[in-house]
Amino acid sequence: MEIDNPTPEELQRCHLARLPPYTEIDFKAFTKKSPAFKKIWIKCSGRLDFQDPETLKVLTAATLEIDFGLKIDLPDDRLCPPVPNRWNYVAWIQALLDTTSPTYRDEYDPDRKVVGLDVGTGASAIYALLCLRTRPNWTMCVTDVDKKSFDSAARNLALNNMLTRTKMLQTMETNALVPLNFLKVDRLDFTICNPPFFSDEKDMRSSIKGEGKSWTPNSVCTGSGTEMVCEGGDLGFVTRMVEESLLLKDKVSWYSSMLGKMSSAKAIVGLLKKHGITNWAVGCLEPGATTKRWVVAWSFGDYRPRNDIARIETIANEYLPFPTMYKIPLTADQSTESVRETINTNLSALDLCWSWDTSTWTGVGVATQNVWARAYRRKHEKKMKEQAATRTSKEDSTMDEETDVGNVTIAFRIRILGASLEEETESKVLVEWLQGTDKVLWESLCGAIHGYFRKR
Ligand SMILES: C[S@@+](CC[C@H](N)C(=O)[O-])C[C@H]1O[C@@H](n2cnc3c(N)ncnc32)[C@H](O)[C@@H]1O
Repeated sequence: MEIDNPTPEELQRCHLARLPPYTEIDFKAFTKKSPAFKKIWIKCSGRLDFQDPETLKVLTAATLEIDFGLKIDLPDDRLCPPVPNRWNYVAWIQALLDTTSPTYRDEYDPDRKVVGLDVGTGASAIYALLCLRTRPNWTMCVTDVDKKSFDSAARNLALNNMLTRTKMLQTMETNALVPLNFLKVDRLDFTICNPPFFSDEKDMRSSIKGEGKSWTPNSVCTGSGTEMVCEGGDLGFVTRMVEESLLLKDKVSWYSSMLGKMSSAKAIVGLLKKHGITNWAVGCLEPGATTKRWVVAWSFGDYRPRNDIARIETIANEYLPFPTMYKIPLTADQSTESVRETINTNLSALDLCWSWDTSTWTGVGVATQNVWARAYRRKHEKKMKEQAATRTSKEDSTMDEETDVGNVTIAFRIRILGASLEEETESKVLVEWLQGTDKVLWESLCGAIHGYFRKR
């Protein structure tokens, strides 16, 4: 069979779907790719004036064009979104979804259809543009209360041929923030939102001037009152979203929002915990030297996000969800081959669905209950022996060996790291929690797997 080489478009698509978050922007490289940016760069002798609205506009347009192939046209009196901050939020959401997929994949699945909602899309429709451009199988819903922003968002989506993949709704302050009925959608995979941060105009003006801070904000804010102010500020807005989510529950797989301050992120996590929500994720957006922002996402489902997505180190443990990763260090005398053998022998003997991928040194297990408990194992071994004794035909044997995993109580992945020569890491076993609600069961599983490697 002849395999076609990928076209430049296919390569570009593949590259965009896996773009990492920004750590910095190489402005010098931009001057070679954008004449408009080069003009500004020369004018300011290489010291960009982030307090100048025109500079911000040109920088945003150049970043979108160069890094994403997107066009943008913004009114002067509406927010000009800094791309690194917005992209890092989108990249975080993508990782959250990629690591909580029903297929237990830990990476982008180009065939997965995803529907998102951008609450308060703004004049740029920035989140919708970035999501749709980088993930061809995604579609978006977008809302806004402000007519001028809404019309401008429509223009920007049209400019990038994305209107057919977007459902737009101009909404009202009094309407729901996640208006599934008005949007005429049954469910969503995620919501994304940069809420108005301030509770009144005075608060907004003093924050923009940097009053009460030991530093001045690094960029000018071109946002209007409607964009930046709402009752209760970001905390009030996201509290409303949490309250709505208590009614909508798993009609949305992941609710999320950006928050301006760590204290607001902590307050939202406190609220989630108060309502008994145990599946959440906290991230920090800090692309380069820009203002730090926080992101919180929560779910009523039982797919567990990868540990590095759900937990950041810069916030106290009480605000973080339960760890979803457990590391088992290996000693020098434990070869990765023998470790693989130990894992496969022990897990294949249990009454669970276990599959091992030789090429990636990774296995996935799915169980309906605590099948590693001693009492369960004894019962299972006895049953297996009885079945083997009465087995009469080959068909019987095939049926007996299948494990029914209709009700998934826990799913997990085991990875042996340091097994291949390319990996410059010490050998260790990583156990990851993929699905389930019972953290005691998860801890018990980690203990059982660790036990396979303890010297007796
Ligand atoms: C801070 S701006 C964010 C704009 C854009 N998403 C961005 O990140 O640059 C907040 C947006 O939310 C909109 N908004 C305010 N209240 C809203 C509500 N109740 N429902 C939908 N959008 C709302 C504002 O009009 C504004 O466009």
